[in-house]
Amino acid sequence: MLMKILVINPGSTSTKLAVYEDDVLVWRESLYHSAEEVAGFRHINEQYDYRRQHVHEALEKAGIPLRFDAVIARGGLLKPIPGGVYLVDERVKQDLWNASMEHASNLAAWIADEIAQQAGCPAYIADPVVTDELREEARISGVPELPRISIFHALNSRAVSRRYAARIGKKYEEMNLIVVHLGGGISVSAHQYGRVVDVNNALNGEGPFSPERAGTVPARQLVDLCFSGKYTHRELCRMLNGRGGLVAHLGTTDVPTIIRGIHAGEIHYKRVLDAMLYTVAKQIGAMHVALHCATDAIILTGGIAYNEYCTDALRGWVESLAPVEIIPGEDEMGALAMNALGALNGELTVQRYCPKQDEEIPEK
Ligand SMILES: Nc1ncnc2c1ncn2[C@@H]1O[C@H](COP(=O)(O)OP(=O)(O)OP(=O)(O)O)[C@@H](O)[C@H]1O
Ligand SMILES: CCCC(=O)O
Repeated sequence: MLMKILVINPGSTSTKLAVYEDDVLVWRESLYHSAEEVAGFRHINEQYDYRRQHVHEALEKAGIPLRFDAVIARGGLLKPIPGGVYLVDERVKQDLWNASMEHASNLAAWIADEIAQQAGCPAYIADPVVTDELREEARISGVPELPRISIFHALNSRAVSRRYAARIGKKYEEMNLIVVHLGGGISVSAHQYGRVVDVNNALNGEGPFSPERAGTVPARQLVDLCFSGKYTHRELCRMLNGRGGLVAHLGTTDVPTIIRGIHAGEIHYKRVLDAMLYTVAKQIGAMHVALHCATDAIILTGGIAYNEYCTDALRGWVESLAPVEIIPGEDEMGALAMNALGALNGELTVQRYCPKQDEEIPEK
């Protein structure tokens, strides 16, 4: 019998929905939430009822009854945990509700759980952005109070790795891969035999700069800026995430627009885009070392990987390290569905959320 799986993926401006029967996509819908519509909400949690109702309405309109074998949602900003499939339980929901960072994906498990309860099936999340499999050496920074944190495009990075491994007749768990997710944020992850042993924190001030994020910046100058009195805490955070990177230099996050500018002779556009790609290439070099310089392939993925100017530039910097493979775009919905299917047919272990941080801090 075919397994029916509902996939829910809320982003800042949309909620993506899909229904799969086994591995076949049978329905897909993106619900857009305009800036005006969400402007009245002061905190992402306030959008729960609004988003939930939109999901129910879309399913009803499409004539899809609430009968599923599983509901799977994008994992939000939980505490650090290893990758894989997790059952949505009260602990997951509470940590998402109380997450220190706001992100639309924090609502996903809540909506999934509500629908799963009505459907009488399990709700899962898989490979959340907080997936943390760092090797011990990678956790320690030069300031003891500032340990490194793993936040990256875990879902798509792992999915494209598995896809690439299958294509060449190997197992993901037998390979050393560097995955470069080139989206609004950029993460460069080192996958050593199936474990992501190092990666830049792609959400908060580490690694390459990206269309909307600052990446690593000169630390001392940042401290001076913080105390200059010119900016509020919120403004400085936005400088790192949201208003940093390409948009800070060029006023746009849109790479095709920048490429058109370069073709039209805009020297500054070229200087900034080339600089961004240079920071990506340097991060690839660092991850090559994290894999003991034994990288089997470097995979370029995400929206920017559609663009030849960018992929050619990266090839130019790093192709002597390992073969460069291009798998543009992302398929988070398909990756989530495959995780749910694997959980249902027993190929993947369903884990319970039990962050290491909680084990280390005994409850009073
Ligand atoms: N065909 C294309 N050619 C070049 N760049 C593109 C193309 N399509 C999208 N992009 C660029 O890709 C970036 C967005 O990528 P993507 O859609 O993978 O990211 P996102 O989902 O918005 O963010 P993230 O991946 O960080 O979660 C933008 O900078 C966009 O301009
Ligand atoms: C790095 C986490 C995913 C995102 O870019 O929002």
